[in-house]
Amino acid sequence: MSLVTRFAPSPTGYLHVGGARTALFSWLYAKKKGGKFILRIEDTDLERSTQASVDAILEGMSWLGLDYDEGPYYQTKRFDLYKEVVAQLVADGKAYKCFCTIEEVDAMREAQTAAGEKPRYNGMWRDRTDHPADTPFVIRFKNPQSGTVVIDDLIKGRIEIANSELDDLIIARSDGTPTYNLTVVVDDWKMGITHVIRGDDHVNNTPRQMNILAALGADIPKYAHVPMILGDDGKRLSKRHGAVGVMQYRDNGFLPEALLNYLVRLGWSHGDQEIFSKDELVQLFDLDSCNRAPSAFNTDKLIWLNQHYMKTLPAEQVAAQLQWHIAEQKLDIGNGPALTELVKAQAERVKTLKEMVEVSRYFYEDFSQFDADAAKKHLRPVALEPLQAVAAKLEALSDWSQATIHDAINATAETLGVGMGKIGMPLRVAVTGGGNSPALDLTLSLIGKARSLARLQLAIDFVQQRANDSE
Ligand SMILES: Nc1ncnc2c1ncn2[C@@H]1O[C@H](COP(=O)(O)OP(=O)(O)OP(=O)(O)O)[C@@H](O)[C@H]1O
Repeated sequence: MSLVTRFAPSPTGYLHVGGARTALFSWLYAKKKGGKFILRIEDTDLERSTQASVDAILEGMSWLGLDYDEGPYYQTKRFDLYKEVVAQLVADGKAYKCFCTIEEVDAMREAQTAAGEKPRYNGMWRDRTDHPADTPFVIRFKNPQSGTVVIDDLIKGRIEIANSELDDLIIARSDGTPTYNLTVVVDDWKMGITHVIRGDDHVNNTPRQMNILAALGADIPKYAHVPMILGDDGKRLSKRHGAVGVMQYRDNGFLPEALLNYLVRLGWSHGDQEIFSKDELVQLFDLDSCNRAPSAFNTDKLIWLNQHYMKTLPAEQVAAQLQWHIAEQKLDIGNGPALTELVKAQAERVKTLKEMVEVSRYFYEDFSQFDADAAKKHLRPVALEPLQAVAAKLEALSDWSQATIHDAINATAETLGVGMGKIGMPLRVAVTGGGNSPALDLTLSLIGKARSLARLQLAIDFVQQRANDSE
């Protein structure tokens, strides 16, 4: 039988990094084993589920490249199936109607707490047949009363829970709607899930779900509970608890390759290797090497990986992600170098794609003012002659290439008998407006001849004005 995994988020917010890593582990495991990865949207909490959250989850998965072989399935579209299964369990004597009122259940709990016992449903309707007419009821699963449930968890190892610890769980509410554990069980069964890889916040649900699966005569999947990703405060990241959505990382300028590599390493290792391509991960990933302890987020490491991928991925791939930031910052790329050229020029110099666009405006937009500090330092009267001389040399170039520009700048320094610094910095401030840019020959070649010369003229006028003012 082929292996089937699933990711089953509830659409009550965006896809956050905790959920994304769990999705990634399920995806990787399926790919590695040549199996199937299913996306199932657990949207039965009608009050908290929204279409916007579904869209956000799909967007996050797509941005990370976590494609699914089946789905998305929506639990709200499967209510008939759940009802059938509940009815079958009742018919088989494996579940029963419970007519307890809320007050009765509360009283039961209070008495147990007062007696120092763990509060739990005491099974009072489990074997009764004197069912009242016209009285609301819930359906409870007849949990076995003896024996133990053993989870041979693929990450956590063996976990044993005594059935005496588990009470008879409600599987359908008084309005007939199925509860969480029932829907999960029915779907895992009907979708042929062989490996349930999920966060260890679900570990308490597992014995109950295994008991229901057994009652249905279903195959019990293997379980792998992955540890949680924690926030700065040591609490698990969750939508309700300040987690950052995956798409926020896109907005902040991270590459999906960097985030994926970061997330996988946060809970899994292969020797001391840090960098993994997706293909390599599919080859190497295994549940055996997953951490058992929770992990906390470390932004510096993510930045380091982002820089690595900006520099080493094909420029076209980085440029495709850069496009979004260009649009966001409303730059017209028709007005300057191709994005692949921009990536090659700036990748070494920035931490994120967002920063890459921020420091690259001068390639696409003219400016009317120079950065005040840079101008104060470098556009001084002594810069007038070098600027005029280099402008003349550049203007004379018929071929505007990095090499010819380089030679023109060197020749100017030689003719004037000055060091490169005397020309380089004023020229940089002149053509970029500020004091930081890639190598000058590259920068000028990307800015273009006409635009470089116009900016040089602007700087010459500025310096002249300054010289006049100080006279
Ligand atoms: N901080 C986390 N670290 C690792 N996995 C997580 C984390 N939070 C959730 N998961 C896992 O992600 C999957 C989807 O979870 P779900 O959509 O319920 O997210 P959630 O953040 O737990 O939601 P909620 O905020 O409603 O509790 C589950 O397998 C869950 O165990």
